[in-house]
Amino acid sequence: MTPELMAEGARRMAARQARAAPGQTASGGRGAGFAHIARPGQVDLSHGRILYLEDVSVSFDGFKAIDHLSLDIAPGELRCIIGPNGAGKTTLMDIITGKTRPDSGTVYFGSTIDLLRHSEPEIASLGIGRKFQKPTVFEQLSVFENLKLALKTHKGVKASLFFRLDSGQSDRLAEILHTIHLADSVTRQAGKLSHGQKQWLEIGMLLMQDPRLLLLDEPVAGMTDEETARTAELFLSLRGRHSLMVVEHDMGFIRSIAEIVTVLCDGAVLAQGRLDQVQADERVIEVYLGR
Ligand SMILES: Nc1ncnc2c1ncn2[C@@H]1O[C@H](COP(=O)(O)OP(=O)(O)OP(=O)(O)O)[C@@H](O)[C@H]1O
Repeated sequence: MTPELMAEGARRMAARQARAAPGQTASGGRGAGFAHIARPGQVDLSHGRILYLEDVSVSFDGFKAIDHLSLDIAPGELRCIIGPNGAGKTTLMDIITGKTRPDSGTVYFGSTIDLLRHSEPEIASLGIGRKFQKPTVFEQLSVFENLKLALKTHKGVKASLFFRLDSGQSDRLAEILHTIHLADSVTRQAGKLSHGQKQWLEIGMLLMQDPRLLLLDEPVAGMTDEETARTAELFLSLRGRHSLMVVEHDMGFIRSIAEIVTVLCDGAVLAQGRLDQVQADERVIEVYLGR
């Protein structure tokens, strides 16, 4: 980040914090921690943002899929992103994860990591995990084996399956099994799980890598009502330790987890705020929620 950009970001942040309620950023997340010195490889949260996009645009064959989009997310925040088909929600996630390079704009992870300088695998190892809509677990392997494989061991698949977990790794795996509601299914073959359980297992695999930020694309599509309710519980339990960005069309689900909701339309932020605020916004009703 250039000194000018840093100074401008800090100035805007201070102004926003002065306006926001104590302990909250304008985006509704937790306040900034000051006097924090980031170590190499550590995400610097000293400006109270884990993710920061400014004036980002990308066009595909002349069509502006993302149009001067600015957005920031606070550490530990659970942000919901909604909007009509083609609004640019997936493209936004593609930009954050390095799959798509924007034509212009700024994308930072914390205050110091310029994501536009990193490749897709580097961004994943920096601590940004992404869950696509369709579950992708190893169907032939057990729940336990899937989670074990997800550890960052730098071993091949076979070696990863047979190495012994140390006590820290075992504790972590046990904790995640509990978190994802699969503690009773440790030895079950992943292919035999229900659709919702597979989704939870994949989220568990991401959690094994302890990501700072999780991007979740339509996580409850195809789930039963009960699975959807348990997924809401799961996400609420993850916020705080992780930051989450959830793209979803299921408004019942959004209602059960929403803190701050961002409405995207035509590649830009149309509205942002508490769910009741955006639901009452005439522009949002017009383009997305209907009358
Ligand atoms: N690689 C691409 N090439 C051309 N056009 C693209 C590409 N990726 C996205 N688009 C277009 O950009 C726009 C935004 O697409 P995007 O998939 O991000 O929307 P979305 O909000 O995720 O929609 P949905 O809710 O249907 O998933 C769409 O009009 C889409 O057709």
